[in-house]
Amino acid sequence: MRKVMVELGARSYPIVIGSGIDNEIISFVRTAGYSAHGMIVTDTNVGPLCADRIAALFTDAGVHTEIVTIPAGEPSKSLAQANDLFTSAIELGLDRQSPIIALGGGVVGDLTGFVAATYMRGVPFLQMPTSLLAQVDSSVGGKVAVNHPLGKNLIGAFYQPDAVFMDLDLLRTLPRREIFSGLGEIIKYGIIYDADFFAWLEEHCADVLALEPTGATHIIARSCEIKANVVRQDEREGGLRRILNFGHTIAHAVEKETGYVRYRHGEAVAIGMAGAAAISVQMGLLAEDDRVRISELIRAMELPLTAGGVTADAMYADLFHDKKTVGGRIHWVLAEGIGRVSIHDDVPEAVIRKILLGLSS
Ligand SMILES: O=C(O)C(=O)C[C@@H](O)[C@H](O)[C@H](O)COP(=O)(O)O
Ligand SMILES: [Zn+2]
Repeated sequence: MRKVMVELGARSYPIVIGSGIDNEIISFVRTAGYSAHGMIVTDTNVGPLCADRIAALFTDAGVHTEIVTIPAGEPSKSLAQANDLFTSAIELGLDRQSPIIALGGGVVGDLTGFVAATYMRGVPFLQMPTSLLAQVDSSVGGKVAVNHPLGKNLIGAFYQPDAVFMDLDLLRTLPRREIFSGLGEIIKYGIIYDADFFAWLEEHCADVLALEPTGATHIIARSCEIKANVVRQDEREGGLRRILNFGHTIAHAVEKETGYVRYRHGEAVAIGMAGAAAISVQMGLLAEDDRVRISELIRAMELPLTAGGVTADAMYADLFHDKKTVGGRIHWVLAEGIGRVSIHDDVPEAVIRKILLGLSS
């Protein structure tokens, strides 16, 4: 078992990573001071696999939880779905000390966190991520949100969980695509922060794809350490935290243009990173050899490099709804090498359009 702390003063919290972590969960809940009633939010893929077992752990710890199951998939990350969960919370009589638990992938975590942040102006929130993407990224750092028809994650808050529990046994039970789209975010950590980690991924690609246990624990723990380190320094994305958005300016446009269903988030991030790397070369920041290394690793991890079903023009218009666009200027996170990025608001329109054209197929 590995434990990584997200250090945020009084709001610091543990990320517990491992197989067989039931006792950790029970002892945390027992001493957390929660009310006797809570709510587990899960989806139609994950719920049948493990929700009853997790609910039994909470019962052992003295908290009776109702399981609320939402349809699996990105369309559930909506205000309408959040409203249904508010109704469930009210009908269940949840109070200000009632924990709301997200059991699932990134969609369940972001949506449930948004509900926990706003129901009664904020109630205790626990993350139990079951997909690789949620484990290495969305369950850590407190970004919670729902989508708006005009853009991804546009309605949300910063709201940290009390703890994050990652049961690695659950990973193996999920469909392959659900598990592996998270590799896009893992490659991102290598590019933005840790050249050694990137090189390790290049060398151990086969082990990673086989979900070999030691390798899986390493990539999850290292990704969480990097994210925790960034979030500790800049919780609300005033500056440094923007580096975690590498590849996302284009990724969010790809997701929107394909109705949030064609590509998993991590797949869209892979496409977005290929685009951001190409822009970085055009801007004279990144060596072509390093761009090739990035593309090769994305390809080796069986992730896409181009987007079907989108046009460059539509994507270009979407870029202006990105949260890093300020006063009409897009702030790009660009690579200066493997392990180093910086922010630029001076990328010419012609460069952007050329790269978007190359990405759309
Ligand atoms: O935690 C962050 O900060 C990130 O940017 C991580 C991203 O991988 C994640 O997809 C995040 O939800 C995107 O945030 P957004 O602010 O661009 O919606
Ligand atoms: Zn992401």
